[in-house]
Amino acid sequence: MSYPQARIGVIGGSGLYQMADLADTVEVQFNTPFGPPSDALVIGTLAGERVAFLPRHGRGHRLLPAELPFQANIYAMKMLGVEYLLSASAVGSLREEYRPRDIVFPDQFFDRTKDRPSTFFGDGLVAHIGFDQPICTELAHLAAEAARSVELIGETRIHTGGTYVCMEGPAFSTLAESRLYRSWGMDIIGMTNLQEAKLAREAEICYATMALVTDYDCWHPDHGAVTVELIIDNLHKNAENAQRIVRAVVERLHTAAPPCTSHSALKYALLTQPADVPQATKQKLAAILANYPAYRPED
Ligand SMILES: CSC[C@H]1O[C@H](OP(=O)(O)O)[C@H](O)[C@@H]1O
Ligand SMILES: Nc1ncnc2[nH]cnc12
Repeated sequence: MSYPQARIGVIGGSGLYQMADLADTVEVQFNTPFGPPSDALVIGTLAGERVAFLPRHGRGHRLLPAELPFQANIYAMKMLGVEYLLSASAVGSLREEYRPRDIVFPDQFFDRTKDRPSTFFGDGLVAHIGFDQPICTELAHLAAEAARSVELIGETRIHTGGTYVCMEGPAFSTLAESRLYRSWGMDIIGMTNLQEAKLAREAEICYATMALVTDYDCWHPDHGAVTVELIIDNLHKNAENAQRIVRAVVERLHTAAPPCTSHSALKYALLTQPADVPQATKQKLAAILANYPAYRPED
């Protein structure tokens, strides 16, 4: 079966369930070897590029962070030929100077999730990708430059760098946890991006996060506890900025997509000898292993 192709993917988080700017759209309902993605993917044209959009929690926000089908979401992007993937996500700020409605392009993650699926491998094929730089530097840089180049509404400031703590949720942090993350030097907090980044790396997709600050979590003495109402209110105020930035990112990728080492992340990562890998595993991972002829399933 053949699918429409898109070189750029966007995963929208809380409050970002569609991309109004996409033209000539088609919807594809996938069933990947890892099950169905969060929702149908919408593929359309933006700034001359085909772009695939997926609402992470599904339209209507139906899925908890721990219920997200991370593997299926990334596998579907791979099936569409996506090479560059931008996540737009709501985050809490753990730093005074990252104010609600600012936008951060983080460069590190810290994992506080519990036992979520975060690899495509196993079932007879062992692989270990490098993940010391979990966010693709070139894409994050391009996206931050794009964000700085557009006219933004309000007093939104753009920040580069920082560590995104990925917590389990769905409850927000306790005050003790929030204070501890700050004492560890963490910068922003969310519940979704770490598994996506890991799986994107395994799928050799270049990945970066545009983190939309919606609140000060619960540590800030001058701000109350975080609520969904506050988050969605700030996200709605920033949704137009997010769309403008996505367009500018796509324009830049259309003109000059940066080379990225993620595109060859499996080159030295596959450990199991091809002859020892079960045929069923090769079949299951066919979209991810297409560049490695020895691991292709036999006809
Ligand atoms: C709606 S508040 C908490 C929720 O928002 C963030 O989601 P996303 O990363 O998809 O924008 C956070 O990670 C939580 O899932
Ligand atoms: N304070 C917070 N903690 C976790 N996830 C969030 N998403 C938005 N704000 C958040």
